[in-house]
Amino acid sequence: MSPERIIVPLDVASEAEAIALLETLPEVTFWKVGLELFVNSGPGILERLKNQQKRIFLDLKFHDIPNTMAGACRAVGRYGVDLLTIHATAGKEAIAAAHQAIQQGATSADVIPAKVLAITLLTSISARQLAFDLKIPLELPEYALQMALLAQAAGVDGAVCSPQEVGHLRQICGDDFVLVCPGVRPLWAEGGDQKRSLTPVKALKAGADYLVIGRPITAAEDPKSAWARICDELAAS
Ligand SMILES: O=C(O)c1cc(=O)[nH]c(=O)n1[C@@H]1O[C@H](COP(=O)(O)O)[C@@H](O)[C@H]1O
Repeated sequence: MSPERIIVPLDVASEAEAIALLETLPEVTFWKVGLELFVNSGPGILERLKNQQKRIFLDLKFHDIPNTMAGACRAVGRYGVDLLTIHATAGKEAIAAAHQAIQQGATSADVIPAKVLAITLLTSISARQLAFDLKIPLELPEYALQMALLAQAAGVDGAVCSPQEVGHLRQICGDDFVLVCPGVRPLWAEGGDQKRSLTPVKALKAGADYLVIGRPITAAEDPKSAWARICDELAAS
């Protein structure tokens, strides 16, 4: 299994720290820019990644009314990134508006449109929290599936789900729907705030196209050997 299917998040507070991570891990080809880095340092990091021929997952998790989603997505469309996240719970109209606006932004800047991925249910939410805090009466796997189907019906390219749901989503949503799994943990790594984890090998075997693996690599004492260890586990599977 190819290490190009692992996306590493630049979950740091400054561009300088992000650059240090890029220099530590030149083997990584797909990086995620999320809220922490983007809010702290703006879109400059995207140009730097593109100049290094890296692929970019811009994880801004938009969640708003259709008109606002469209405005923000038109701007993201111009960045020329590979993937963008929005929340499925924004609803069908907002999801469709986001998808359409990405195409418009990309066309105006003459770049390839980002694939839009809908968050089904954050991987930090447990079945208990879904029922008791969020008051959702569906079983968790069914809820994640319904959010993925809503996103698919609204026309987006894929979804973000936990590795525990990815097999079911793959079966129902088909092979062309891009499925990205965060909340992935090698057996030797700490779980942290992730509630619905599987190992990298199990997540890919279950049907994920891409895995997002952060702290097991970036917070390791030696990030380079943590990355190599994961790649070795994938190669041996
Ligand atoms: O969209 C995401 O990437 C995402 C969705 C989700 O449901 N859960 C989730 O953990 N993420 C992101 O995936 C990364 C996981 O990082 P680690 O828990 O350190 O591996 C973080 O950057 C999260 O923001």
